[in-house]
Amino acid sequence: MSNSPVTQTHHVSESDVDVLNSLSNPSAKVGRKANQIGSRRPSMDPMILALAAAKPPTHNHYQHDWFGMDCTGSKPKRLPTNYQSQQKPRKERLSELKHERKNSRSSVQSVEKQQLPLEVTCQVRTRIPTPHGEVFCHLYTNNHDKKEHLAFIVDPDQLKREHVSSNDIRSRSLDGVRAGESELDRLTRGAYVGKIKRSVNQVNTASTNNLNAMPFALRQENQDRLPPLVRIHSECYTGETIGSQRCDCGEQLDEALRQMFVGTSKDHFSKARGVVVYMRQEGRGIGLAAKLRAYNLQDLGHDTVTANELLGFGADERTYEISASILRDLGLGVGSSGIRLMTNNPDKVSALETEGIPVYDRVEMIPRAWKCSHNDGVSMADVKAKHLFTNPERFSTGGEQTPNIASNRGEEEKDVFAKSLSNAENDSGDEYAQHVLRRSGATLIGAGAAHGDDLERYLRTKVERMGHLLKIPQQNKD
Ligand SMILES: Nc1nc2c(ncn2[C@@H]2O[C@H](COP(=O)(O)OP(=O)(O)OP(=O)(O)O)[C@@H](O)[C@H]2O)c(=O)[nH]1
Repeated sequence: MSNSPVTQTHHVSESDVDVLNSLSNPSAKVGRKANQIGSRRPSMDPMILALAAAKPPTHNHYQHDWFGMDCTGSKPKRLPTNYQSQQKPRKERLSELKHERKNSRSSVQSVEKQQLPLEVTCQVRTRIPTPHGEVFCHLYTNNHDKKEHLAFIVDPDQLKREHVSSNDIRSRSLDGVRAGESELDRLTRGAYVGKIKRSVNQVNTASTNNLNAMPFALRQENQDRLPPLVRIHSECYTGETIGSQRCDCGEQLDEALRQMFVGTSKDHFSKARGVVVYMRQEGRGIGLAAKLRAYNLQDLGHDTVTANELLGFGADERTYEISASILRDLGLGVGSSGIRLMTNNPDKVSALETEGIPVYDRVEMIPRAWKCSHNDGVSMADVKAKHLFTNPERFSTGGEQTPNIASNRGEEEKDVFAKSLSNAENDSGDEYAQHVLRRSGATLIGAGAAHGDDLERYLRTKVERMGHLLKIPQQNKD
């Protein structure tokens, strides 16, 4: 092409046209005039040639060595095409990405932490009847993430008392009196003792003149109860809305509440209390969209850990500072008798201990489907507890707060309990297990067991790759 300076490029010389024509239309005659440019339908587009000649970086990541010719001999020889990826191997890129994300997250977190010490505040509390009994739902805000985390408190004794006992699980930040608020404000945000009755006067809402953090008269009581059961539960939209059987989340939430009401030991009534801290950490902290992508990778044959890693995340991205602060706000931190943590996940235990929550004991969460396939089946204590649980009159604490799920269950199910009981002490509870816990497809609150191939794979991966402290039943091993 012409070597004319840029300012003169409007001038097209005949030789330019000849070169262009010979590239774009080899059959065109050489020697046309400058204004007789030939057909512009080339067998080889000069733009592509120009692109190729430009060498990398081109529009994709391969280096196209179009002009690899060996001209040393008499006849020029084309060199073997040399495709060389300019990209690092996928594994390296993902690990760099992961590293970058971690750094940026921890730097954001450390800046936040430096500026603002974590503070959680219970904004509102209300009573929610569930199939297992009445719980107090607490909504928390905090100054580290923009999420509303929840705490469900099972403490039936509180519902019938008009004073606060030192054993009660109550939120300090909720009970504290806020400047300028009225009695009605306190009532509507749930800062009352006992249970709201139709007549507002019957409810104790502390005096607004008293600005102490815990304005209610506190009665010291015997501390001879076991520490409360606590479950740190992570949000799982799919498990908790439609009963997804890719995971055991719906079932675990239900089982945690069930055990908190029923207790696990024989004299369970006085021990029925606990807290489910419901953390908005969908997908083990990677969010819903990424979890759904991970499910597609799982359908391609990857397990739950590898699927997360292929997306550039760790197997588990959760942290537990906020959960620990919520527990402290509920009086379960240092100085308390501690908690009995319901989990199979050793990371949860150590994370809470690092945060200063005394973990008195770990209570394992055996998947219901596995419970049924254990040789020892469901214990008789469980069957009895469930039976008592469905028979309100057997509750020594009286009627009002008694869970009454009998009305939600069919007659058939009640017969199963009756039969299980009539088979007396040597009954392993198999019937209960078969009829109630193995009811397929039901994972929502008050329902039965979840089982299926996807769930089985998920559970096994948690044990085999995430170090969960569970025993895979013999018959479920390959
Ligand atoms: N990334 C990812 N998250 C999942 C998957 N299946 C379930 N989850 C999420 O895992 C979280 C539930 O974990 P947890 O119930 O706290 O269970 P855990 O930490 O595994 O241990 P446990 O306390 O023993 O139950 C929820 O946020 C679910 O959305 C999955 O396949 N991939």
